[in-house]
Amino acid sequence: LFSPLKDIPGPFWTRFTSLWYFSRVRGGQFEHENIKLHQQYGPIVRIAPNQYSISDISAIKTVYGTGSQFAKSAWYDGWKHPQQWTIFADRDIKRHADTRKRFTSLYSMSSLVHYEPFVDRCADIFVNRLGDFADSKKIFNLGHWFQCYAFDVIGNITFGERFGFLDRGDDIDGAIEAVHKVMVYSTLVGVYPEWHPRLFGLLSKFKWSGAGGRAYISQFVREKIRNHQKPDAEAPESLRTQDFLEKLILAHEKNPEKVTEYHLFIMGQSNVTAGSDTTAISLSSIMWHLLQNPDTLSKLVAEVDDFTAKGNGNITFKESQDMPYFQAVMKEALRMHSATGLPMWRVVPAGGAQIGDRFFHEGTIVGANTWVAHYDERVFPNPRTFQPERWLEAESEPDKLKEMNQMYMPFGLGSRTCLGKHISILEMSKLIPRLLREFEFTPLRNNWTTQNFWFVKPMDFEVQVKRRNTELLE
Ligand code: HEM
Repeated sequence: LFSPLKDIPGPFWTRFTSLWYFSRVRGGQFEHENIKLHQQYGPIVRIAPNQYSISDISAIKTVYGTGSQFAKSAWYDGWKHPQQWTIFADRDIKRHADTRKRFTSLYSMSSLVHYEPFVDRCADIFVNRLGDFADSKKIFNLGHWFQCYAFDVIGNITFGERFGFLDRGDDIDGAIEAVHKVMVYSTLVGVYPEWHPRLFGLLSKFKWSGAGGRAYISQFVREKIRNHQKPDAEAPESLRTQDFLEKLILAHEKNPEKVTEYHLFIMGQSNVTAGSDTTAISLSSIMWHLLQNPDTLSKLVAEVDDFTAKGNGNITFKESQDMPYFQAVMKEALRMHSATGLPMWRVVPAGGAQIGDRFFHEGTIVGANTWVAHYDERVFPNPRTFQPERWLEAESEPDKLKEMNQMYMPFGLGSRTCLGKHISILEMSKLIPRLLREFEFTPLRNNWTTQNFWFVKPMDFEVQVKRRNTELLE
């Protein structure tokens, strides 16, 4: 009530309590509410006492830009075991930078060639499964199958073996459900982080709870590490590529103090929780927007067919970089529906900070929501229209493109930007052209239901699929 920031607007109850934010997040639609709040109240909105959602380019640059000293807020504590730390949730800027340095090369562009055969294998199985659905004319949830694909690719890249979701089509051992429960628990408990240690201790004993889901995933990752097999020396070259764990085990054997056993564990765990649903959601977003926009779909199919006609067969990652329309479609789909949908909360560092035209004292919590940035009409006119062309047209206007890129943040920003970005782009680039080349999809509805517990998950992306007549292309 006596804060120098008391004139910053926001819903009435946010002056007194975090309950308002808690109940809105619990509703599972906060990305839309957050956009509306900024439309109603302007570029800075109070969300809870001492907590503000921001939306301006300059404010975003101050908080997340290079060299920023804004650490992640206590909301992220809910994303880890109370006595442990992980790369995603680490609030210690120095330790985080140190951990990240050790692992960057595993996720780099140049490492992608090692992972491409793993992705190809999973794409083969995925295409076979869709072939079965085409033959049986079965209606199926494409979002669920993208989850199976993304989990299996991550299993393959990280541990050298698929989890087997694509083979079975169901949630083996409840791992997908466990990740979902972790999302709900962590998202909500993070609003009251001081409750986390007490609740976690109690709830982790129950498999049905989010804390139990985390305990389950930890156990799962530990087992994978314990049972990890070295790649078969007799196997064909393409299948002998080193997975993540293999690379880390070698680094650990070489220098056990630099790459500890705990590092092996957190990287395994981060890949499973941060890398599966996010990629599946983004794949759904691309297909959903294509199916809702037949003209765009036809244009992209023409580009894919053109590549196929040139005799390129399955498009390689490198080739996909030369498909400008496909690149623009991916970019626009991730703008329209980003995988994460809550503000990425940070703490104002010692001494306070000037953000936009306001001074925020040390300890204030501020954050930008990707969805708010991506639906800012000053930067993205007609933000609700799926328009890949906006990215291509902006190429002739460098200032405009620069501004769009500054507001584009599906993979986060700055020092905490997504480590797995290249891997996920690899997964999407390999699968989407293949699907469009081989199948025609009919969606069952033109509105889908989503649920936002940090990840904005589509719940009912049901489709029917038909094999395309590709004879003319051969
Ligand atoms: C399209 C797919 C993906 C999207 C949209 C996405 C999005 C994000 C975002 C927004 C963040 C930053 C969150 C924040 O600041 O709070 C992040 C961080 C992270 N992501 Fe991703 N991600 C994707 C795929 C992946 C994959 C495939 C992996 C692993 C193989 C991965 C691993 C990570 C890790 C480890 C972090 C934490 C980085 C750090 O704090 O230094 N992500 N991701």
